[in-house]
Amino acid sequence: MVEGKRDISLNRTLPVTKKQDITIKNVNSTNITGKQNNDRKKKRKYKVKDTDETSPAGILKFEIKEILKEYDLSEEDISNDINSLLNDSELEKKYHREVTDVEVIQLTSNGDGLGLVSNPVETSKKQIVIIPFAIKGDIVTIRIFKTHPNYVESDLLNISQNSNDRDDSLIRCKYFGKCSGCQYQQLSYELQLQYKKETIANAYKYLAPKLSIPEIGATIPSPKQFGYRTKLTPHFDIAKRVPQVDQPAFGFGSKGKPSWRQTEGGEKNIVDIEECVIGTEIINIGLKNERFRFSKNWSTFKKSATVLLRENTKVVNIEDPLEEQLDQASTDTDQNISFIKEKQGDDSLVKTCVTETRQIVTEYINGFTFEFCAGEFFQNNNSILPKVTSYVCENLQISRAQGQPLYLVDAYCGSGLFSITASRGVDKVVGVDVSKESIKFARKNAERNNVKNAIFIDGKAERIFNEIDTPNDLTSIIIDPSRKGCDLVFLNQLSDYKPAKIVYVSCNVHSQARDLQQFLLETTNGKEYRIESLRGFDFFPQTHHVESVAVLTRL
Ligand SMILES: C[S@@+](CC[C@H](N)C(=O)[O-])C[C@H]1O[C@@H](n2cnc3c(N)ncnc32)[C@H](O)[C@@H]1O
Repeated sequence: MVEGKRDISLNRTLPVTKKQDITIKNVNSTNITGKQNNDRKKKRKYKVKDTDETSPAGILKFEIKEILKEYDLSEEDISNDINSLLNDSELEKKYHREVTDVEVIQLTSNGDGLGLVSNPVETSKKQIVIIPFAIKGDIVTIRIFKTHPNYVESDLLNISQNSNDRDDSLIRCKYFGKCSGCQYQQLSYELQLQYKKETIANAYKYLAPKLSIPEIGATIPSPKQFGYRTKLTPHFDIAKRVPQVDQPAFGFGSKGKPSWRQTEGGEKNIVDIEECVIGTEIINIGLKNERFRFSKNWSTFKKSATVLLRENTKVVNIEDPLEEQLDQASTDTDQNISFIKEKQGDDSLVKTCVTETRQIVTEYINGFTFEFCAGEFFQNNNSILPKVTSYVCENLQISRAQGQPLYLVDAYCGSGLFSITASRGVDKVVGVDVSKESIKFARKNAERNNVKNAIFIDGKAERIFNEIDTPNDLTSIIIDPSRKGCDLVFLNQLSDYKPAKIVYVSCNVHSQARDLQQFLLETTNGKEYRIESLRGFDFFPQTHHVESVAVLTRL
């Protein structure tokens, strides 16, 4: 358990400007003469904060511009008098109100509905409103509870008319519509995949408008659409200044205070959750165990905390007693380690749920075995990994004379997922990652999978270009950075090195689009490449997230 640390993987925040954006001057401050300033209230002022254009808040700005264009509105037409609102509680009551018959006109790439309503004070003006869990075509009742300079946030209270795309009978989780983890359970899986394709198209429209891109391929589905997540991080809050009297909720962040599904729970910031439908079976057993433990010891916690639940798979010898072969893991009420058995080919597998961040866990993918620290990065949907790794391997190939070697560089290699799964089709692999711990595991993983043609370097991705000795015309590169994408130093050095092929895998298609426009149009050799293919892989069914894979060929 990590006290005070939030893993936001299932707690995606709204694309909103944070509380700190509002400067509230201290009304009780002491002046230079030492006198208390109780009598004069300082005016509160909205402070604009810089946002990364590839973050949800940054993307919302592009989406708002699109709506202005489509509905022929100006920035002024949708502006809210935010500074007056901050200093006038009567005005605030007018702004923060219920509105009926709101038509949802769009779905954002963050998975929320967007609507247009009249400004409550200046009635000739409009407001753009974010409505989580509503989809394009729904007619809804909402409660607006927060105002920003050019949009407002709301809770979904009721759906008076369903969109043709909505099918609430598909919803499997009783907390869907309150928990911030999933956004798309009310959509068929085909529509989810279609929306993710649109997210990729929009990302390139917004962040790479000067690029010509190929037609985006159909999103590759996940073999498992529920019960796929091998890692969950439920959390709980402990009151800060007053003693915590009741047992706190144990689960995932709530998304506002919607009431459209009329289910219990979600009144607080955290929705108390007994089962998560996107988690794997053993992860849900771990959740039950850890909730039980928490019900007994919650009063010993002084701070809010996050609990790690990570699936661990082990090949066991069925002839020997199972209990003796199990590593430390989540235990049931009788203190026995919980496990489930599985058969894979001739192998007998046992799955457990690990809760210690430093513990080593194992995954099996396409006949390869990977070890890594439970708290370190590893892809969270193992059902789709065979498809992704095969796709990457195929697309790394370059046309070359018979007998000529092929080399591979895996920038941002983590514990070696792509380096190792692609190693059989190439002569040499060089992986690089900034995490020393991940590189240690990448080396171990190469050894345990009998991969002898891979070496791993710890350092920033661009370091690879100092060390690399393979001819660029026979080298392909995989790039798989974290959400923020690559920096310009790396992109310039990549361009100077000029590899034969590039496969860019990304969990944030917006930073991928920005990086590819920079690489193709602003680096020395970028113009010698074209994007050959672009498509999504659905690593996270029921959520708005999409993994985007772009393949670049040198002309
Ligand atoms: C999305 S993960 C991908 C890991 C691996 N490809 C996989 O699929 O398991 C991104 C990786 O980039 C690494 N990373 C982040 N910034 C980096 C940098 N500047 N240079 C090299 N690696 C970096 C992180 O440590 C992490 O392992």
